[in-house]
Parts: sequence; C-alpha cells; structure tokens
Amino acid sequence: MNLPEGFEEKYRRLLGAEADAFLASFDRPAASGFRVNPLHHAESDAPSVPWSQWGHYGKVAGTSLAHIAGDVYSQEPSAQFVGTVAAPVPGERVLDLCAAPGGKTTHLGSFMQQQGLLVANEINAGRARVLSSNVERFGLTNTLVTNSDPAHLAARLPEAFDRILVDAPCSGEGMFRKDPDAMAYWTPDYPVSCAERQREILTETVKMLRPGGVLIYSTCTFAPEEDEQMIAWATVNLGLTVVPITKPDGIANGRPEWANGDPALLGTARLWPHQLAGEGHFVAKLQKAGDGVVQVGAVVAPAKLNRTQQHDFDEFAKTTFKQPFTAPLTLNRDTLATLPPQTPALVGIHILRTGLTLGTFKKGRFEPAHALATALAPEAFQSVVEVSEEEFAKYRHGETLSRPALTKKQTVLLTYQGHGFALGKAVNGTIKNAYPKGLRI
Ligand SMILES: C[S@@+](CC[C@H](N)C(=O)[O-])C[C@H]1O[C@@H](n2cnc3c(N)ncnc32)[C@H](O)[C@@H]1O
Repeated sequence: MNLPEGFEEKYRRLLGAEADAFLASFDRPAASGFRVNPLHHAESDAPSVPWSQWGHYGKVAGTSLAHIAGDVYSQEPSAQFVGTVAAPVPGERVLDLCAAPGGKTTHLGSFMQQQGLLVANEINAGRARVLSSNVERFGLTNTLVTNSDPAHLAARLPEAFDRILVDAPCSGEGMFRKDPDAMAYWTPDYPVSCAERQREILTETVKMLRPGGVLIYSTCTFAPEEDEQMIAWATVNLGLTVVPITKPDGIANGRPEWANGDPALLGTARLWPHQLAGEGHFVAKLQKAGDGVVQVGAVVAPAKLNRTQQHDFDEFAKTTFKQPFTAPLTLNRDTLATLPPQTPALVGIHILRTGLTLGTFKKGRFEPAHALATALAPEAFQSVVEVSEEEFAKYRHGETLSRPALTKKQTVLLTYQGHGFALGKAVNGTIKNAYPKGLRI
C-alpha cells in the first residue's frame, strides 16, 4: 500500500524495531466483522471476536435477511472494543456524541436492553439520517436521535448523563487499510488539526457528564496527538482521571512516553493491526471528579391525543397487537412515538427520532411505521405472515402479496424464516405493500 509521505517516517521514529511489522500490516487485507443483535436473540456460528460479547468475524451483505431484519450490524472487529469498554448498564442515561452511522450506538443499545435513555447525536445532517435509519433497523426503542453540535447540546444538557461516548472525528490512520481514500486527507499536520477539534469536543462533553460519570474516548487513528496526548491534556485540564481498561490478549497498553509520561496512560488501550485481527483503534476510559446524580431538567410530557387521534390509534392497536398498548406517547406533528423515560425537552435541537416510532395520523386513519417490524417480536402481533424466498424479494421491490385466507382488514407482520422484516396491510386477500420506498431494492 502506498502510504502518505511522512507517515512511514513518523511511525518508524515512534515504533523503532516494531515498525517493520506495523508497516507490513498495511499490505494485508482489512479484517471484517459484525455484531449480532441480542435484542433479537440473534446468533451466529462465525468465529467470535474475543473482546466483543456479540462480535463475530466475517461479512454480512446489506441485502441479506440478517441485515434487513436488524439481526446484525456490520462493524470492524477493533471498533467493537469501544462498546465493550463503554458497557452501559440498563437504566442509565447515556450519550453517544459523535454517533453516525451508528456502529457504537447499536452496540450501546445492545447493553442497555431498551432501558434508560440513549441519546445518539450526530453533527452532520445527512449522516444523522443514516444513524436514525440504523437505530430503526436495529430496533432500539430507548433512543433519541439528535442532529446538533456539541456546544448546543451541552448548553441544554448540563450534567445530564451517567456515561458519554466520544468516538471522535480523527485523522483515521487506523482505517487506511479498510478505506484507502482516507489517506487523501493525511498530511503530517493533519493529526494536530484534528486534535484541536477533539479538545473543543471534549471541553463541551465534560459539561454534560454528571460528577463521577464515565467518559469513553475513542479514535481510529494511531496518532499520539489525538490519543495519549489528548488524554494527558484532558486529565490536566478537564478534571478527569484515567480508569484503567482491562485488556484481553492482543490489546496493548497506551504509550505514556508519547505524551507527558503519566503512567496512568498505560491504562488506555491501543489496538494495532500487526498484533490482532482488526484495524487500528485507541480507547480511553475516564471519570469525572466528584460523585453526583444526573440533572434531569425539563422533560417532555406525554402527549394527549385528541378524540379522533385516540380513536384511530386505539382501532389500529386493537386490531394489530395482542396486548393493549400502554407506553407513554409523544406526538411530533402527526407522528406518534413512544416516549423514553425522562426524555429531555431539547428546545432548538433537531430531533430525528424519539423512542419507537409507531406511525402517522392521516385523514381518518393511522398509518403504522416500518420501525414496528424490527423493534417488536413477532409474538406481539395478532397476525404474522411467513413469506417464501420469492415473496421476500418481491415485497422488497414494492409488490403486493396474495393471501386469499386473509379477509380481515388488518396490519400484519411479514416474516421470512421467522424474522420480522416488514409490515403489510391485509385487505380482501391481498397484502398491500408497506415497505418504505427508501429501502426498496
Ligand atoms: C468516527 S465517526 C463516528 C462513528 C460512529 N461512532 C460509529 O461507530 O458508527 C465521527 C463522527 O463525528 C462527527 N463529527 C465531525 N465533526 C464533529 C464535531 N465538530 N463535533 C462532533 N462531531 C463531529 C462526524 O460527522 C462523524 O460522524
């Protein structure tokens, strides 16, 4: 691989005798991996990633049933160590500040088991939409997807989280093998400019962490300026201390000698492509001084539906679900969603998704949302229709299906090999297509 000018020289200087092995790793193929979705009880026989509870080596196609049904999330193996270190506890309030496209968000959600609140934020509007769609596909229901910059969020959410992940925008050196285009941006000064932005992000992040709260900082670069030097700066300037990370075999300590020599930096983690089957990553776990509870602040009140809305939703729920639907609800214009506990009222912040999107009020009817198909188990639905391989393909093209026995007008869950992948509308023996246009192939 043709590495950028100055890159090889820098790492020869830093790594000494180890540099040959490091540089040789760039000529080997990138490692691929995926995580199975514990919320769907998904499993895989593929070899396990040793440092990742739900992680496996291998590739899953974007057109596969496992992907479409939200049973897997493709994620490079080293990146999976970030979620392992973060490991939020169900019921916590967690922020994933730089979240798109959602690899870490879906991993955090796997730990949280739909309990507590997970705010997944992304600064870039287009990427935030991709994040929102991945949150939907994975079936997370305790998540708020926002599109904001860290400063605006911090102004509204002081000390609001138990745990925050900053998977920082970085020089991406660890992804050169997987995504050679990333090399085009690299110059010897690039890590220094990335570090400036990371310091700004961390300064805002700490404001949102409760006293005693945990901050996980990660990058996919080898650059000490963005890794150990960033953590050294944060411990000196932001009232954070390093919490040592327990490292499975193959994962290396951070390098204090590449920063201010503080031995606590040994407690950070480096994933090197010449030492394990994965790409380059850095992870640090930090704790904010003090001990305190989260500041909840103003919260969104559950929506009160008008009489027509209540009637239309009740009719839909009564004919679709086995159990009465009792979760607190929120209404955004005409879109109805569940309201995660103590959802903060975020005035002036663009919110793309709150909890589980249930559907939209149209004139005289309630149109259910695709999110229900990947978030709810088949057992929740009154009517489940298993499709053939041919029908699975046809439906994703936008075609209708024939089921003469289904005469009742009803929303049904469509499954293929037992995995829910879409909703359909049964009318007079036909299942009308409700597969979102944006997902059709
Ligand atoms: C490494 S990527 C995140 C990957 C994601 N956590 C995942 O696992 O799928 C970093 C993200 O930070 C966002 N970003 C860029 N500049 C930012 C800034 N100034 N503040 C916050 N986020 C920023 C990028 O748009 C990008 O989506």
